[in-house]
Amino acid sequence: MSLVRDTIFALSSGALPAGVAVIRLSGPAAGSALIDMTGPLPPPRRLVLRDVRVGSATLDRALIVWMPAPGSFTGEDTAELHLHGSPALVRKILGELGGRHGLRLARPGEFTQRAFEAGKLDLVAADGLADLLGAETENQRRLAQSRFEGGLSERLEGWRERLLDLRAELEGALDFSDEGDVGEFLPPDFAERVADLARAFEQSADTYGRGRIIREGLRVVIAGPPNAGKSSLINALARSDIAIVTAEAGTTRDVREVPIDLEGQLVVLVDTAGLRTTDSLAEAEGIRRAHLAIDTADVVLWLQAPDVPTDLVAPHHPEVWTISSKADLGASAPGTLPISTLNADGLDPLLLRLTAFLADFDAGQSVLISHERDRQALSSAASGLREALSCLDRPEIAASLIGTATTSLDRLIGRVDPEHVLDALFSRFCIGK
Ligand SMILES: Nc1nc2c(ncn2[C@@H]2O[C@H](COP(=O)(O)OP(=O)(O)OP(=O)(O)O)[C@@H](O)[C@H]2O)c(=O)[nH]1
Ligand SMILES: [K+]
Ligand SMILES: [Mg+2]
Repeated sequence: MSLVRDTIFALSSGALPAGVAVIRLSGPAAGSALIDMTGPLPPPRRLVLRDVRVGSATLDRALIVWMPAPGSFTGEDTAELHLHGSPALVRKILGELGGRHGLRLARPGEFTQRAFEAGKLDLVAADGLADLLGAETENQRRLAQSRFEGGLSERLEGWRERLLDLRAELEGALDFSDEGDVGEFLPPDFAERVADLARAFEQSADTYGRGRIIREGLRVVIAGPPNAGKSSLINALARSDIAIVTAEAGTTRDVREVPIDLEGQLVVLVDTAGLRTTDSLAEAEGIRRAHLAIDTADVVLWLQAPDVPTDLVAPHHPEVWTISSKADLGASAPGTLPISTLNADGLDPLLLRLTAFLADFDAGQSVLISHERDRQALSSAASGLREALSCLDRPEIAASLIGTATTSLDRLIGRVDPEHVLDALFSRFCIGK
């Protein structure tokens, strides 16, 4: 087995044809490959125009850039070819690179993985970068950018240092006392500082709900009896005919989702099957899925129509908005939002109410956590500290609990790593990043 690392390469820009296609190479053989194809290495980090040759054939005239280690994204020797964005040309050059000894096509996220391994970014920031690449709305972009730029990482590092201090103080006190009664050797505010930190972790873990809504979108599930006008409403809100509408009760069976951008915030509208008892197996399955959708909703729009009498009651859910649909057909119940998709009435007030609801989820408010992995790490660090507080009279145990809390943060940053976290994270990237 060779000890020399593979040099990886990939098309790092988007779909072809395009104006420009960027092929990126990273690893020890990046420089020699660049020399063979374009001549002597240009000065570092300067874009220069060169012929790109394979054997005796000149294939393109391209801008190239040479970024020697460690001053590159991956921390390795890196080269980029900014070619004309032709599918055939790119295929030819990728084929040529793949035929070279020590070079191979990069796996998804492998450039970022190398950057992580070189200490260029921690796991939290790498997650942020994946989020940034996938961001569709302004709020998602802001949340991802602050994560990528290290707001959360900085805070985690600060907490980690405070944990190390607390543990050192506890162990120092242990060395002084031979009876194990460390109380008098600890600073008077020791317990208070542990409690402060536990509270900070808990408060951050609590922001997960908001962070998740920004990252994954607010899930707005439209539910109600058959023929209440649910599919008509999703079509009207999404301004597209994504759901089938007919006068037949039980038209919708599948759960249908459509993302919309509401003032920079992602909202995922979900259409569901009308709720009723039925003999149809397919419809019953649709109804089962409708209940699951309601369970995972952030907001349930509960529709009632004047021409659909029903004894169904609104589902138990913290955020149910009752909507009187088909308001053109009759008077709506007090305290409900009247809408008519026939006249396009009431849609703007509904969107305004959603926008107001979402104002609480502004990404600029604070460093929010947005991944379940963050929430778990912070909650387990907090409970470790709470437990430590309850057993300060057994200082060895308390010290080891504080150590466990530190490990939770280390795992989140990626300082200690179960491989599966890495694999899951880097596979979120596309090839070429
Ligand atoms: N007058 C009037 N009719 C409406 C309105 N919205 C929907 N309808 C009609 O009501 C019927 C049922 O509409 P859908 O949107 O399919 O209702 P649904 O709740 O999705 O029905 P299922 O999928 O079967 O549960 C259709 O004939 C629609 O044209 C409205 O605002 N006014
Ligand atoms: K219907
Ligand atoms: Mg429907």
